[in-house]
This record gives sequence, structure tokens and C-alpha cells, in this order.
Amino acid sequence: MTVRVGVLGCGVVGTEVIRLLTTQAADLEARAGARLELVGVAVRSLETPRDPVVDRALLTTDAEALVDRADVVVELMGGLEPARSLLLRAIERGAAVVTANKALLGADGPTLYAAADAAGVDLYFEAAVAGAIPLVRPVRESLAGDAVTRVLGIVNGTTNYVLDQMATTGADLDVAVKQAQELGYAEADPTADVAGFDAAAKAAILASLAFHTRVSVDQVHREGIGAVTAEDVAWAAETGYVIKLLAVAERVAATADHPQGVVVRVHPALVPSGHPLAGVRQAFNAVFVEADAAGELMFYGRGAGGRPTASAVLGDVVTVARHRVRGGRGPIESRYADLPVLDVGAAPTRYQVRMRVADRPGVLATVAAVFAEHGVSIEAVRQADGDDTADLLVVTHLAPESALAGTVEALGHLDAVHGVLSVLRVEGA
Ligand SMILES: NC(=O)C1=CN([C@@H]2O[C@H](COP(=O)(O)OP(=O)(O)OC[C@H]3O[C@@H](n4cnc5c(N)ncnc54)[C@H](OP(=O)(O)O)[C@@H]3O)[C@@H](O)[C@H]2O)C=CC1
Ligand SMILES: N[C@@H](CC=O)C(=O)O
Repeated sequence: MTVRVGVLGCGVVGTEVIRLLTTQAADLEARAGARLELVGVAVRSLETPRDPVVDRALLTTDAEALVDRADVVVELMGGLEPARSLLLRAIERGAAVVTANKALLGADGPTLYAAADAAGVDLYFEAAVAGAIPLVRPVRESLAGDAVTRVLGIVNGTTNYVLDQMATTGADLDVAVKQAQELGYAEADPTADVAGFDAAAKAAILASLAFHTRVSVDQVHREGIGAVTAEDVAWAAETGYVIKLLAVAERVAATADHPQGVVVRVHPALVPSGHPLAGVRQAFNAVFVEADAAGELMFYGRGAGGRPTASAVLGDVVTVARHRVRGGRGPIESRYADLPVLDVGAAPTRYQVRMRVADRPGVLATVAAVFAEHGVSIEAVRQADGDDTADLLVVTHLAPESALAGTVEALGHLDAVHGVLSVLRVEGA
């Protein structure tokens, strides 16, 4: 039996998928139970130089025609359109689809899930979250018998690489982003990485699977790393922390202010240097999943780059090909719980507030009083003296976002406070 595979996109990931399909053909055939025949590769331009592994005779700019003659469509173009229309076309024709396109799934996954359900075809997307790391399948399938309470981790390789470079070599953000682009980690527009859009899309996908609830990227609280300075990174190190861009999705209990729901957020956070996430270097990703019965699980590996991502894509291709050969289908989207997606304020967090203050007696007491007035309890204070000013660092106990925002505003009105320099959440302590 032959399964016809059409690949849409021949960039960083597409090229490596083609390399594996070509060089591992015999093994893949044995595992899938069918020959995986690459019938075409859709690209934007036929003029672009390609890796020699790509047979130029297979290249086409007519992606629709390619979709119409494939049993399995592998979408590695990225972006919303024409990727969405091509995938819907493939699904309507009864082809199985595999995609790494988190931007599309995060923005409009439900349209694709519904179409795949209606057509009775497979929709697989392991590569869309955390590159090579098997994470979608464990959350979607292995934990289907458990109740996930929290997902927390590093899901963007580019920003982890950038923050790691800033911490270890003192590189500027722009220089490190350029290096990440050259290494094939960054999205076509690296703003998607730096501003946290990519991590937010992945967080939305993970939250939807983990909590059986539809979460779209617009419902994810998002802060990128664009405002993280070399000084923030140095201060973090000085005080025993590392700055990481974290994605957190959690189930929160009902309170007088809100019902039980889900909060999903992406933001830079201080992680204690002894925490396993602090040791995640370069473009690696790591994700903790906490579930009622399983307890804490940790997933770690290469979260970006052509070859690692191609591994996850090929895993999906072999799976859907097996279904073609032996019958059966992968899991369908489960959203029975339909929990409300709550504002970020519903998830209490600890904060580190760094401010420049006048170096004179009584300032500490004045500052502490402002925290107390807003109901924010202080866990630790540290002061670094300058000539006539000092940098004061306050780490809080768990506090609601709204109380912290009120505190920061009031601090800004104190004569003794010359400026609030940074407010960072603290996670994993
Ligand atoms: N890079 C990574 O580490 C990872 C990427 N992903 C995801 O994988 C997907 C691909 O990423 P990546 O390989 O980095 O992207 P690239 O930008 O390197 O490649 C995109 C490819 O798609 C083709 N393409 C784009 N638009 C069209 C179009 N309208 N019609 C036909 N072909 C088109 C391009 O053609 P041409 O070559 O002619 O320009 C190019 O070959 C994205 O969804 C990305 O988010 C997921 C995990 C990791
Ligand atoms: N740009 C992404 C690529 C993988 O998803 C990242 O840096 O993680």
C-alpha cells in the first residue's frame, strides 16, 4: 500500500521533514505499514535555492492541486492564510492532516477540530507545541484519565535562547534574537517570539487540551521579553533567580469574585536558580504538568529548530498513515468541561518589585506601609546602597494582580521613591 504525502512549505522545518521522509523511507514504510510517497512540495517561489535533498521536480506553487492528490497533507507554511483554507480543503476531501502551525491552531483551532470531526479524519499537531518534545500526545491521550490542574513551563525556544545569552554572555536582546533567527529557531517574524505571541498560542493549545475547554490565543494574558533589560537579568542573578519566559495554564477554584475557571498567561518571571526550569538553557523547552492522580510530570527537550521539529512531524505522519492502513482514528477534540477563561487577576502570584529610593532613615517603613495598606504581604526585602539613593527589592507573598497594581501606583506617588524600576512575577519558589 502507498500513502501519498503532500508537504506544504519547504523552509526550516519542511526541508528537514523531506530529509527524513527521503533518507528514512525504508524504516518509515516498515513502521507505518505503507510506503510514504512524497508526491509534492508546495512553496511560494520556485526560484529560491533549496537544500539538495529536495527534488526540485516535486516543487509546485499550486498548493491546492497538491492538496487534492494527497492522502496526508503536512502543513509547514505557517501563518493563518492560505494555511487554514488548504487544511480545510484537505479535510473536506478526506485527507489526514498534520500541522506544526501553532499560530493557526491558537487562533482558530476549533474550526479545524470541528471540520476534522465532521469529516472523520485525523488532525495531528504534536510539532505545534514544544518542538520535538512529546507533549500534545501525553496531555491529550495519556492523561485523558486524570484531571490536570496546572501546566507551567518554557515553550518558546527563541526567547529562552535570548534570555540565556543575555544571562551568560551579556549579549543585547537584538543580537541574541538575530542569532536565534540564524539558528532556525525564530518565527518568520521574530516579533511573534519576542512579544510572546508564539508562547501564547502554544499555551492556548495546551490549556484547551488539558482542561477540555476552548481557549483561544486572545484569551491568554501575554507579556513578552521586549522590556527585559540587562540590568533586570543582572539583578535576578544577584538575588538568586533566573529570568524565563513562562507559559502558565491553571485551573482556579471559585471565589466570591469569580466562578471556577481557567487562567492562561505568558510573561517573563523570576525562577529560583535551583529550580529545574532555571537550568533549561539555549533553545530547549521544559514543561511541568500537574495532575490530580499523576502528580507532577516534567517534559524536556529541543523546542525549536528544523530537525527536532521534523521528528515530531514525522511521528504524526507515521501515526496517521497507520490509521490509513489499519483503520481507526486519533482522538477528537474534547471540550465538554467548557470552563470560563478568567482574567489573569484570578491567579494570585508572588512578585518582586525593584525600586530606586532615597537613602535615608524611615524610607523602608514608609514603603512597607504602602504594601500593607493594599493587603500585600512582604516576604523579603533587600537593599543595595548607592550614594544618596538605594535600590530596594521587595519580594511579596502570594498577592492578587489588582492589589499589586494598586501598590505600585501608590509607591510611584511617594517622595522617597524615585522610580519603580521593574515588577516581575516570581514562579516556582
Ligand atoms: N522553525 C521552528 O523551529 C519551528 C516552526 N514551527 C512551525 O512550523 C511552520 C513552518 O515553520 P518554518 O519552517 O520555520 O518556516 P519557514 O518560513 O522557514 O518556511 C515556510 C515555508 O512555507 C512556504 N510558504 C509560505 N507561504 C506560502 C504560500 N502562501 N504558499 C506556498 N508556500 C508557502 C515558504 O515558501 P518559500 O520557501 O518559497 O518562501 C517556505 O518554504 C510554522 O507554522 C512554524 O510556526 C513549529 C515548531 C518549530
Ligand atoms: N519560534 C518557535 C519555534 C518553535 O515553535 C520557538 O522559538 O520556540
